[in-house]
Amino acid sequence: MLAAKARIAAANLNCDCQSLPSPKKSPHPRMKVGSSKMPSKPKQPKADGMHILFADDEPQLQKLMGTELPRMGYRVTVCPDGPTAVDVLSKEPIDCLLVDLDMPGMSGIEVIARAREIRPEIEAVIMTGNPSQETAIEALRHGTFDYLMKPCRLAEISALMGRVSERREWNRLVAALRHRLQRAEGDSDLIGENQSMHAVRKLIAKVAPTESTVLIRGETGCGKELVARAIADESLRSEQPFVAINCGALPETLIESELFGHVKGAFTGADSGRMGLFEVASGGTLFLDEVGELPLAVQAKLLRVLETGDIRRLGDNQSIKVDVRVVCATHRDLEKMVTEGTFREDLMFRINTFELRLPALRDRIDDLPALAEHLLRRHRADGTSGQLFTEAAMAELQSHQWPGNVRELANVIEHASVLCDALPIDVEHLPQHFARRQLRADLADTAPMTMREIELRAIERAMTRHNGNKKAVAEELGMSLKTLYNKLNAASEASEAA
Ligand SMILES: Nc1ncnc2c1ncn2[C@@H]1O[C@H](COP(=O)(O)OP(=O)(O)OP(=O)(O)O)[C@@H](O)[C@H]1O
Repeated sequence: MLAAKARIAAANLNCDCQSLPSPKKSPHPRMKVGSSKMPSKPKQPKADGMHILFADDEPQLQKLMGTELPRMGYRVTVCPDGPTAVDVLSKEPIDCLLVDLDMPGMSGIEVIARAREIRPEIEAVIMTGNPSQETAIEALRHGTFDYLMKPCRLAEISALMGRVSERREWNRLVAALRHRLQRAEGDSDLIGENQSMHAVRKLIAKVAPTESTVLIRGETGCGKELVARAIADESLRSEQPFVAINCGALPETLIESELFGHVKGAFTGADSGRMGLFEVASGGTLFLDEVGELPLAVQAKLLRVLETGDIRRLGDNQSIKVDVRVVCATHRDLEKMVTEGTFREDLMFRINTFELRLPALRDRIDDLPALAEHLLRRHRADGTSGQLFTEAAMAELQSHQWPGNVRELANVIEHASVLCDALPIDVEHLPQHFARRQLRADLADTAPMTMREIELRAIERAMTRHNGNKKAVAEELGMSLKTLYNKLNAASEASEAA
């Protein structure tokens, strides 16, 4: 494969240097060898301003490239040998190396190897007048972008540098998308010191390095996808794609093509062929969330893929081999579904080679403070130190039943974070049903209370929430500061008299 790529590159670039158009008279002085100083009036560099280090021991080529690369819109530093190039690399942020293979003192491949230690993301192109298959393979083994045979034309160098520039743009785009994805998904830390979470972590560590299919069970929002990601991250496939699909979110007609892909014309509207997620996840992990929602026909196909490792795109009669580890999740009672005939028994046995049960949040409520703080930090730059929640707010959160589990908590925290200008988060920042719940709890107190007692309790709560700030308390309770003082005085007189 590498050799083939080298051969293609060699065939494409075997042309005559003598046919180079003689460089037009430069409108600016030539660049100094070994210097990155731009000519006095250079052409405006491209938007991405790629900085190329050109290293070759031929003085004529140094002069030529020192002039022509800036004309193509790049910044250039020209070096006469490998050691100078390495020195420049350690001082300047070079984006691309264009190096001769055979230079005295240090070969181009050695320069590339050193460059990778300094800037792993650097792109490199090797040039040589003495091509051999071995050197081509060696160059590609060092991750060079391409291989140029001397003599070659400027147009070819220009096209090649254009491709390098394009690749850099793709790399930046991928990095930006990764960043956005990470922000959307949140970090993959699995928070929780409750015993049940320790047990979950232990099981993850055991099963992750195997190739077993895993079935994660648990209520909605309790972290099944997070656990699936942890399994992928700790597996031998961690560098390969992790692809997740919610099987319940797509109509029956689409789910099959989403999973297995389709060929052009497979159904009305299939104007072109498309890869399915099994192919997209090739080499990596495919997470089938809500696997219990799969229609029976797709369940049969999934079973076939799991048993043979072959998929067939919709409308195709050719099979494609895929190497994908499947992790499934469900909040449904699959055994019951089997007895009801809505889930295949053979598929259930196939996907639960290893089963992992996640506890509901209410069953590990001692983890709530750590989870709440972790989720708050997703939204707050200022949320890293000091008190993040008042005691009253935390008590409210811990007494809730959390039917939507950690996802529900995440939503409550986001709501509170938006309403709260300065930390800590208090009860007033929680969604209204928390405040209503508190009122209901007050009214449900066993001992009967007078209106005055209820009022006094509301004042006490507000005083705690606002750390004794009477102005804020009066504002919250909708009374004047004077009325608040009167009520507080009356209360203290009453308690003294008692
Ligand atoms: N143990 C945990 N530590 C940190 N964050 C968690 C934890 N569990 C869940 N979360 C967060 O809660 C949210 C919901 O988690 P996730 O999507 O993994 O749940 P799920 O069980 O797959 O949900 P569903 O049943 O709806 O598919 C995510 O934002 C996730 O990051």
